[in-house]
Amino acid sequence: MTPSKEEFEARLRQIGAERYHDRHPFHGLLHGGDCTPDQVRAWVINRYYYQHSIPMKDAAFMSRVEDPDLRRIWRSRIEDHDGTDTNEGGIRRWLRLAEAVGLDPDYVASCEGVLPATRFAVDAYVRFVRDKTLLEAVAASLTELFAPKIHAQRIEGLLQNYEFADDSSLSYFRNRLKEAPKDVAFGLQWVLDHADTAEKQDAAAAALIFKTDVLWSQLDALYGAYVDPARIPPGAWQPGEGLMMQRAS
Ligand SMILES: O=C(O)c1cc(C(=O)O)c2c(n1)C(=O)C(=O)c1cc(C(=O)O)[nH]c1-2
Repeated sequence: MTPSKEEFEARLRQIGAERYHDRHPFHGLLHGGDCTPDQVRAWVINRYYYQHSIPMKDAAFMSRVEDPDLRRIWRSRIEDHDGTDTNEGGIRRWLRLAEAVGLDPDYVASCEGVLPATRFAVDAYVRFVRDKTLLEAVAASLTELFAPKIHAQRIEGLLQNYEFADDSSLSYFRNRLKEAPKDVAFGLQWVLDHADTAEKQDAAAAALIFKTDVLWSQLDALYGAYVDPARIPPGAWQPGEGLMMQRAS
């Protein structure tokens, strides 16, 4: 028998409770004010790679959707990140954060210095959405169910603990608090409606687990490279590179 929608939703939420990256020790350091300026910079550089790939992931998704109604709803995700005539968009906001922590935004936008494991994980997410069923692709986006909590914690923790934090540098996260709930309410309902067999529920749950792994492994890579054992892989960002002041000199 197929578990009810309520049971299935509880299963998805349990995956978040156990595996979402709010539990990762790097976030404990970041939000608690225990990251050095270079560790914050490393996070901003690597996380940019995720941000810049999200609209490509959503475009890959839309390229496979035949239903215009679904495409119309989905396209606001791309606009949220890429911007519109009246909205600067998440990517620009992220680069404002980059500047606030002393990085040259052009360096960050070049994606040079991104950790190899960040690339592998994020590229795997884009490929997953391109290649798997639409149900699995939408289910993978449902980590966003758990994101508003971590964004609120991050705004509070960064404001308390770091001088660079202010309304301008943190505007990315404030905007996501407004944008994410509509996406996730739609995505959740869509997955609950379309996962109408036990097999489809299993596939959707596996997709969500895959996505929590994508997020977790990015932070593992960051922790290993810049916190402990602080072993930076060849070609990845070295502290001192890509700073704002290097532009003027
Ligand atoms: O800061 C975070 O922890 C976090 C997590 C996630 C997520 O759960 O995938 C997203 C975001 N932020 C985010 O800002 C964002 O735009 C976003 C889009 C997506 C997605 O899978 O389509 N996830 C996330």
